[in-house]
Amino acid sequence: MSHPILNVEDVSKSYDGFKAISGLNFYLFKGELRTVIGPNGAGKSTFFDLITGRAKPDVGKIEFGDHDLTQLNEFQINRLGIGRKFQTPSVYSNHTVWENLLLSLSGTRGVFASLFFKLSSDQSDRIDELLKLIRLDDKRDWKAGALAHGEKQWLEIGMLLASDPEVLLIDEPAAGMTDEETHRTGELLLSLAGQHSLVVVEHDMTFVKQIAQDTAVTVLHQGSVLFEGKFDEVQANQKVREVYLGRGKHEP
Ligand SMILES: Nc1ncnc2c1ncn2[C@@H]1O[C@H](COP(=O)(O)OP(=O)(O)OP(=O)(O)O)[C@@H](O)[C@H]1O
Repeated sequence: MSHPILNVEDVSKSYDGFKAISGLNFYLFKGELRTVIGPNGAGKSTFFDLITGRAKPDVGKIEFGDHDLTQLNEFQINRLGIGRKFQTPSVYSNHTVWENLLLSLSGTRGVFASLFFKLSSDQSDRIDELLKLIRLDDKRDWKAGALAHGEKQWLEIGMLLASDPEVLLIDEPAAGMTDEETHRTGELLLSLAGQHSLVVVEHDMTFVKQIAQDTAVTVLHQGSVLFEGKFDEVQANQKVREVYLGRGKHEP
């Protein structure tokens, strides 16, 4: 395989003496869809915080291509092509689905200016393409606030894609979704792999099984990688089973 596009090496991060991330090594390859699982408090959110510049490591390397991400701020890292989607959808509720995508496409122009500037045919085509991809074409004129929870999540993924990031970091996309919405979300993420590189943090093991068909799953525990492998190997691994033991429905 070629060089990883994202290199995280020997990274540690403590909060008040508590090691949230501890000697973490993680490599993401171009076009890969990587799933990250781990029990509560394993360090999954902190891991995303460190990549996106929301938090800085105490030690270790985080590189994206030739860029040393530890020296850049959140805005600069986002501009380089690393987009993050938080667990809770944040869309402009009073604007339509179409307008939400337009606002994301036009970046920093500002809400008011974005809605009144003249759209190029390329931009209009891109919005149409995104609407189809997230399957909200028939709801383009709906106010985003009127969408179902799952649809809001898809809209936000569409908004993230509008800036065409190379890497997408997606936090628990299936949380709070119906089974059908969850499955459709899996299909959407699978369709993005290849063109984008994705890291998906998730708790729902049915969903993990769906998206990690042939790809690697990383298990985080106490801030470092406990195990990495195919879904079946993760499920069969004794160390992983011990960590999840007694954790009920999230058990792998
Ligand atoms: N900003 C912070 N200040 C203090 N402690 C923090 C901070 N961020 C994370 N932590 C601590 O670091 C540990 C790892 O937290 P993190 O949120 O990264 O885990 P997680 O795997 O995302 O958990 P969950 O699945 O519950 O979201 C936790 O013990 C948490 O309390």
